[in-house]
Amino acid sequence: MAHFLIVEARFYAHLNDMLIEGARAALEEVGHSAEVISVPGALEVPGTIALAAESGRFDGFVAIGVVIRGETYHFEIVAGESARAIMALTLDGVAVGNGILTVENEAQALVRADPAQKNKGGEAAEAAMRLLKVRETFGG
Ligand SMILES: Nc1c(NC[C@H](O)[C@H](O)[C@H](O)CO)[nH]c(=O)[nH]c1=O
Ligand SMILES: CC(=O)[C@@H](O)COP(=O)(O)O
Repeated sequence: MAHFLIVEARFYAHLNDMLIEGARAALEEVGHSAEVISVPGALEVPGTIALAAESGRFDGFVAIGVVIRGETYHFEIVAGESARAIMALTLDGVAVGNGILTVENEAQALVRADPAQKNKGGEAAEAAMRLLKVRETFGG
């Protein structure tokens, strides 16, 4: 069974807790194990995954966080750059599922974070597990 690292940007704690619950449940349902590390914001998530991947301790990763649009261009930077860097890790063969929500308001985030509704944490964990299988299929 595989060992995953859930890397969470602890910017909106109550929403993250739901996303992590969904991710953990999806991983543990099939017998995988997971640990969680917290970083301040979404911009810190990809670098943390890159360092953890180098350690060789983890088979896959789930990126968790919530980015809610504010008044300035900062939203585009945080949402776009975190996704871009996570995609770069994926292209390097790291099995990462992106569960960082990028939303207009908290109501949108709640529906997506709730494991009983859109369950985006669980969805990201499923993506990470699938990428791990793909890597096992093709090597790397
Ligand atoms: N505004 C949000 C942030 N911003 C913080 C950055 O991610 C970063 O921690 C800071 O710029 C220091 O490098 N992060 C989120 O996860 N969500 C937001 O809505
Ligand atoms: C990610 C954001 O846009 C937000 O948290 C920052 O808000 P603001 O643009 O109002 O500073």
